[in-house]
Amino acid sequence: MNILVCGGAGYIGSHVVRQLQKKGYEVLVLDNLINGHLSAVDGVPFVKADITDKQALQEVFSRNSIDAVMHFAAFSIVGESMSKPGLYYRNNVLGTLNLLEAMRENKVSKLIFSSTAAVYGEPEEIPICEEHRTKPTNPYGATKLAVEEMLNWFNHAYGLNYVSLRYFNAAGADESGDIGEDHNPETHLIPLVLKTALGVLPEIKIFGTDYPTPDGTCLRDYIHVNDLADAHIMGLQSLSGGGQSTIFNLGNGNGFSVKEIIETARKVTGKPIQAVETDRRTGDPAVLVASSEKIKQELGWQPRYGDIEQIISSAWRWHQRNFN
Ligand SMILES: NC(=O)c1ccc[n+]([C@@H]2O[C@H](COP(=O)([O-])OP(=O)(O)OC[C@H]3O[C@@H](n4cnc5c(N)ncnc54)[C@H](O)[C@@H]3O)[C@@H](O)[C@H]2O)c1
Ligand SMILES: O=c1ccn([C@@H]2O[C@H](COP(=O)(O)OP(=O)(O)O[C@H]3O[C@H](CO)[C@@H](O)[C@H](O)[C@H]3O)[C@@H](O)[C@H]2O)c(=O)[nH]1
Repeated sequence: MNILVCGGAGYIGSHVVRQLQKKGYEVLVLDNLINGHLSAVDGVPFVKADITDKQALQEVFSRNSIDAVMHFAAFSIVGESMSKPGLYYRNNVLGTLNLLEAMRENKVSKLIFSSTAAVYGEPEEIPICEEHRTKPTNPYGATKLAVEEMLNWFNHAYGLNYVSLRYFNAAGADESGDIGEDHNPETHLIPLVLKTALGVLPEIKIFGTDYPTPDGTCLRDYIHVNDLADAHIMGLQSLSGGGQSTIFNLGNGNGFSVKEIIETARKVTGKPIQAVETDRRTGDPAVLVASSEKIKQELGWQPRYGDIEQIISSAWRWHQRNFN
C-alpha cells in the first residue's frame, strides 16, 4: 500500500513514517518544512509542498499512486492560535479542505487524521471519552473540530472513510534515539524540562500551582509517540478491512502533574533541574485524562509505553544526543 504522509517530517509524523516502513508500507512524505526536519525522514521519498497550495497537491496526487493518506500537517501552538486565529484556520482548515478535495478528485478514500484533546475544551468529566461534549476554548481546538465536522460530511457525500485520532499529550522518542521532538519554538513540558536538565535552558517554569489538583499543578495524560504510531497503523488496517469511519481518543489513562513530570525527569536524568513557580498560562485546563477504552475494544490497541519513566527516558536519550 502507498501512503501519503502529510506533515511527515514533523515530530509525530516522522515516528509514524518509521513504523509504516517497518511494517512494509510504501511511504511518500509531503511537508512544507515550516516546522519539520528533512533529517527526520532521511532516505524516505519526499516532496516539499504546502497543503494550502491546491495545485501543488493536485500534482502530487496525479504523479503518484496513493492508496491512503495520513494527515499530520497543521499548526498546533495553542497560545499562537489565540493571537493569530486566521493563520490557524487557513493552514489547518483550508489546507485540509484542499487535501480532501484532492483525495476526492483522485479517488483516494482512506484518511487517518491527527485530532486533539483540545476539541473538548474544559472537561466536565474525567476520564474523557469520545462522547464527551466538544467545546474548544481556543482556535487551535476549533480548527481541529471543524475538520472533524468536514470529515463527517465528506463521508456522507463522497464516501471518504476516516479515522480521527484525538491525541492527548504526545511525548517520548523512538528507541533508536535518532528522531525525537524538535519544535522551534518549543512549548511542550517534557522537552523543556529535558533542555533544562542539559543546561540549554536555565530553568523550567511551572505554570500555576493553584489548580484544584493534589499538588496544585495541572494533570496531563502523556502518550508515547510510538503508541500513537501503532494506533495510526491499526486505524489504517481497519479502514482497509472495511471498518467504519470513527473517532478515537489516545491516551494512557493516567494523569501526571507538572511537578511529577519534573521530579521523574530529575530521577531519569540524575540532574537537579531548576524549577520556578509562576502564574498560570491562560487557557490551560486543570486536568486532561483520556479514556481510550473505545480504541482498545474496537481495534485491540494497547499502549506499549504505559510508564511515565519509560516515556521520559526515551525522550532523554534523544535530547542527550541532539542538544548536548
Ligand atoms: N504534539 C502533540 O502533543 C499533539 C497533540 C494533539 C494533536 N497533535 C496534532 O498532531 C499533528 C502533528 O503534531 P506534531 O507535534 O508532530 O507537530 P509538528 O509541527 O512537529 O509537525 C507538523 C508538520 O506539518 C508540517 N506542516 C505544517 N503546515 C503545513 C502545510 N501547510 N503544508 C505542508 N506541511 C505543513 C510542518 O512542517 C511539520 O513538519 C498536528 O496536526 C497536531 O495538531 C499534536
Ligand atoms: O514550560 C512549561 C510548559 C508547560 N507547562 C505545563 O505543562 C502542562 C503540559 O503543557 P504542554 O506540554 O504545553 O501541553 P498541553 O498544553 O497540555 O497541550 C498538548 O496536549 C494537548 C492535549 O492534552 C493537545 O491538545 C495539544 O495539542 C498539545 O500541545 C500544562 O499544564 C502546562 O501549563 C509548564 O508548567 N511549563
